[in-house]
Amino acid sequence: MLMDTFNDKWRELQQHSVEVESSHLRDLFASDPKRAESLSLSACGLNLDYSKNRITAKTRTLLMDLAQSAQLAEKRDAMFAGAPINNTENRSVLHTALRQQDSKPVLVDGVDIMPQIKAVRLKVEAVVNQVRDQQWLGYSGKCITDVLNLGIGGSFLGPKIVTTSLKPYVQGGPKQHFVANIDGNHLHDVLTNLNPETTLVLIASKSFNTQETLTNAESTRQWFYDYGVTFEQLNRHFIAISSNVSKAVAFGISGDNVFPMWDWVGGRYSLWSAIGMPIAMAIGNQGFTELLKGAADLDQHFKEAPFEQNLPVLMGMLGVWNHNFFGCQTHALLPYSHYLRGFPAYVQQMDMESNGKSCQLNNEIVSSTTGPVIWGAEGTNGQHAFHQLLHQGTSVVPVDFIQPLVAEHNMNGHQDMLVANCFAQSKTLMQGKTHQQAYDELVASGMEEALAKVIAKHKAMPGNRPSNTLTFDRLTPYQLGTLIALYEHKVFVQGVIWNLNSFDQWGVELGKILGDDILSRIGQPNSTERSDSSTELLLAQYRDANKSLT
Ligand SMILES: O=P(O)(O)OC[C@H]1O[C@](O)(CO)[C@@H](O)[C@@H]1O
Repeated sequence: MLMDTFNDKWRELQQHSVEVESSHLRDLFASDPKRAESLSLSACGLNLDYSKNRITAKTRTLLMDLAQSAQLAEKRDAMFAGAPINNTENRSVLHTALRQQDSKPVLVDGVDIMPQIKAVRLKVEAVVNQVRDQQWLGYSGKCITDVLNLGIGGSFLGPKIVTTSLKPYVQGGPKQHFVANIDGNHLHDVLTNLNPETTLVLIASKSFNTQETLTNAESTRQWFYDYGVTFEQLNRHFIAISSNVSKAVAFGISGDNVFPMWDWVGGRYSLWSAIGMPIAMAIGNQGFTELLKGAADLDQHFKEAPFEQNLPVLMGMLGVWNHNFFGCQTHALLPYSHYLRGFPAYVQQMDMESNGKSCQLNNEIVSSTTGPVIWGAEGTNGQHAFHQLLHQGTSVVPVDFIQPLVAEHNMNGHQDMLVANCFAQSKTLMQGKTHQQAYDELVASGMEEALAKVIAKHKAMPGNRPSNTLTFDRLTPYQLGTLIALYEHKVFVQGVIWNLNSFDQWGVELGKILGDDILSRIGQPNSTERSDSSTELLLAQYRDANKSLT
């Protein structure tokens, strides 16, 4: 990082934000009829309209200068080249190699990882074909009708949201079920509707050490035993995807059924690996290949496009602009697509586990704020829930509207209305309504002037609220691949600006350790060990409630 230049650019942006603050978005649009043309771009089938951000052409230049001074290009190239940029774990970060379309060597510690990637992909394809072609038989000779996927976090969200998003492409394979939570209600409910003779279980856990996944796996194994299935027969019903192959084998899964992943793939970036097997089982190998191709094309775009025409760079830097220079603490993703309803939760993990950090790569505590809270839900449902706050609340929430343009159904009129709502929301956020406009409307409707003055205060909307609109023709496997890779690289860009290691997640560890401590105390009310008084109170309530239930 060129620290002095970076600080100079940061200060320039601070000064510039004061200038920008004085203009309202509706005036910027009124004064430049070509604003959307100059502040939008298309690549890999994605169209980004970022004109409804509080920016001018100068802002874009300054933001790109800031990115240059943070050595974004150098850091991006280092990631793609396999440098150990995950410095606290001394690991490379190479989810991009998993979708690379050619066999050009990618080296980790001097070893080309492409042959391993290819070998595992072929093995995945073979199993997927066997299951989909009904050649993989369960212990009693029946074919597989259901796949139970056990995993959590990155070993769950990717496969789950991709299969949900690509529902129109889900055909011919077994039904997919996903259970992540330790809450036994979920596993219980799912198992109740499954038949062990025809169920295949995929245990997805990079570490094979995660409480939720292992407990769900053990309970599922017991479910098979309860039906009289033997240990040897389980081989027809359990597959693991893990970098801890020996632990998966110790669990009772035959080595042949363990699909390796590698420490250079982060959990939240792992759907491109064998972790994506449920996706391939659901949409077929061809569809999974197209998903990878979409992501690979976006990788290429990220590597090659000049910053000002680079989707992830622009989205990342606009996020920095809104977050650090306008104090927007949260960022909403609003897909106007039922199939993309899980996408905000997916990006939430990817973004918040990557950039929700305070210690920088240089081991200093960061002086600016980092990772915004990512949240959101599908439109138009959100309009009848939280959009009130987006329009008139005291927090300004930048929004990414995501809109597939072509419907996957033929329900008359629905798509026009969906799209109209999406475009209207970004327009409303941008232009708002002045007190005068509200007042005039009320008086025109016959309201008495004094009352109109008061009510107009409640009806006025500030506008000037930033949003991006991302559109694309259809939500195909290819396009979804581009969309996911776009957000992955956006997160990378922001991590570079905040000088973070976006690829570790130490913040989740303490909770796991304390969870184990508390678990061990549940059955020991007489232990002399004492926790804080709140934890003791809660434990006592838990023990009491369960005593009275038994
Ligand atoms: O795949 P694993 O090792 O079971 O981990 C599951 C998830 O848990 C986390 O480590 C954090 O809780 C995530 O990063 C990861 O995706």
